[in-house]
Amino acid sequence: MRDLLITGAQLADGTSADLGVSNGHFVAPSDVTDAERIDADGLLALPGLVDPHTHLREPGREDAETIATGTLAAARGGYTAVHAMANLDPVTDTAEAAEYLAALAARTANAEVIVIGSVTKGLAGEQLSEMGLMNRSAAAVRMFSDDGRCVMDPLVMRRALTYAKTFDAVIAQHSQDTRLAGPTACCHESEISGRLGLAGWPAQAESAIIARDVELAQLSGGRLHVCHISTAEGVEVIRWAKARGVNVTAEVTPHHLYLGTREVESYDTTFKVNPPLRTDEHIEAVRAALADGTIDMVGTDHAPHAPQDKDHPFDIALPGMIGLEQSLAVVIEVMVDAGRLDWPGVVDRMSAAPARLTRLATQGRPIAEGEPANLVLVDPSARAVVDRDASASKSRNNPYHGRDLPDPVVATVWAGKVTHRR
Ligand SMILES: NC(=O)N[C@@H](CC(=O)O)C(=O)O
Ligand SMILES: [Zn+2]
Ligand SMILES: [Zn+2]
Repeated sequence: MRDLLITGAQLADGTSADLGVSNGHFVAPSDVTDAERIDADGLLALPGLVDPHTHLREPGREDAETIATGTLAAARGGYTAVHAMANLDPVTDTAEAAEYLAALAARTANAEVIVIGSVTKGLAGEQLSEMGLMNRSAAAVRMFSDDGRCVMDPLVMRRALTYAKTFDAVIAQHSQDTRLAGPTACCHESEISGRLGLAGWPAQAESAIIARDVELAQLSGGRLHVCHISTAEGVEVIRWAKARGVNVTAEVTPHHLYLGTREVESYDTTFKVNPPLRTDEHIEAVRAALADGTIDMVGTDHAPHAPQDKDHPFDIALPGMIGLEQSLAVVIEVMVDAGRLDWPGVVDRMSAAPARLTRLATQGRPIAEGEPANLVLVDPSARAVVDRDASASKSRNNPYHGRDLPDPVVATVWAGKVTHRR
């Protein structure tokens, strides 16, 4: 691995610096030898982004995504670490499965892969998975989630929070009360769902579960993370819980920050996702909450799907959309350019906060000599029209296709190695 010399970059705090990289760490520029040069004049250098919520589909659905392609999409999006969700085939519910995934990632990944274990065996919602063994395994699992499914049974959720607490792990919940909507619910319950003849999820299907879970977090003293929060009601519950000192964090996806229920009018199943895209009042609520820190971080919920799982009537197509490559673009568009978040704020919401979630030692760190060399070089003013066929992902369910958006990621460096450069 060659040394790097990155010249003229501006850091998030506004200061300028030349950065040397050697042996995976930042060093003084004078300490590099035979370095590959990157001219970063006019560019921002931010710590590598960390995604708390990625679906990599390997093992099980390598036709939709692999660890190699998903983490290449991550690198193109400025990410140096992703947390790999457990709804794989086989489900990551044993120490062996967690170690297998970690070993596979060590061979093929273009970013650090942090293994998430499931909360329950087979995501069935009944018996706890081998949480303790997964934690003690070589994969050192510190986050558990049945994401894709909500842990509906409150006693199971209470036990998971209580047990995880003993080894400082966090339970990440897909907050969606399936009993508050019919089995065919597939979009936000609203005037539009009525007009389109689609069964809807009310906002309260989300906020009711969040309310229950923050009470269980309080009761157990465990750590709760709320995945992909999408409603004004959900945000209000988080605000209330934090004011009471409950140990809770929340994430919002780029698509819930940017896209709305109106996209569904085309019946294009690219826009089918859980939780569903919402109306303007909800979009405004999640933007405001990300700005004021009520929502702690951005999580992409990158959910690749093959055409044969999307080319169906809206109510039976699989939910999910990809997001790793355009996540920073969306945050720049709706938060930074709108004056709602400054660059230190972006670093916190997209790197430091998600790294704290699972206590990562080498990610979400400042750009400084001696620190691990994880960074993204950003051109904040570049723009481009998104082309889904230019994606590193194996899947094409890109909801930003054809839109004019920021195109910020010039280069990504993970552990001293250039994983993307345009
Ligand atoms: N978000 C989605 O609509 N789908 C996700 C699962 C999930 O995050 O709930 C998937 O795995 O496809
Ligand atoms: Zn989910
Ligand atoms: Zn997900």
